[in-house]
Amino acid sequence: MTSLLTVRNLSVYYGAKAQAAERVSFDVGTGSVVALLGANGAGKSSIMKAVAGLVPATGEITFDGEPVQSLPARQRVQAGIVYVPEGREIVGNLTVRENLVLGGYHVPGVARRARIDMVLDMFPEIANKADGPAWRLSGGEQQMLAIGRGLMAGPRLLLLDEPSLGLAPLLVHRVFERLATIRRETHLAIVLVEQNLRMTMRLCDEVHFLRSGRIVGWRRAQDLKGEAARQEAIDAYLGATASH
Ligand SMILES: Nc1ncnc2c1ncn2[C@@H]1O[C@H](COP(=O)(O)OP(=O)(O)OP(=O)(O)O)[C@@H](O)[C@H]1O
Repeated sequence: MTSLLTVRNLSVYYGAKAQAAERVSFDVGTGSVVALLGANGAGKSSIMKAVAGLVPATGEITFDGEPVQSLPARQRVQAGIVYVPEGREIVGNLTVRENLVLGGYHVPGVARRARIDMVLDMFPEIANKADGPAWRLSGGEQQMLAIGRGLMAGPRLLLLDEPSLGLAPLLVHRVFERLATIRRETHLAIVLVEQNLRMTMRLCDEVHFLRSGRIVGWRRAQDLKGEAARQEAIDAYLGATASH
């Protein structure tokens, strides 16, 4: 499989001292789903934000064969790297449709309308609320809108930060079901940050385990199918207190 994203020796700093990620390297193949798994504060969001160009970082980031580490975030979006933040961050006072327009602001009108239709087809839960204010959506629907807004930019790589955060189990299930459909239908590559290992396993091809800003282990998802194998990996890489 060809590599769409190559990250080499990525370090993320907040100020001179706080190092949120240290010499992290990983690849994401075209159409593949790679999960970053780790406890709170392990550096998962920082790595995704650094790939999206949203926080200062050193190291090499290559996307589709081109170095992107010197590009500002806006140009990375145009290249096809789209970050969907943790906590959803939709604009409550705008309608669902207007939130989608925001995600595709740089897309010409006709293509943008076609994409809105595509997103609403993909997420029927929000389609019949498209012209109402986004604050009326449930948590799971807001998450769907956030993912839909990310899709509006026409990404080739979606950086998804904890899509299950704050959702009841049934909604987590629905959001992951939709992600599986998107994956099947669009061949989009995804980097997924999650603490919910069981759901992550249903979607991803491989998992990188993170601890204190470093990648400490890597497994193929197919080798983590059984509960015992998952537990063994968690104990080995994340310590017994990690969530699964
Ligand atoms: N804007 C910031 N300024 C300073 N330090 C930060 C900032 N954002 C994150 N950090 C620190 O960087 C480290 C990694 O944080 P990060 O949010 O990347 O971890 P995470 O694995 O995504 O955690 P969580 O699962 O809780 O979201 C933490 O020590 C955190 O306190």
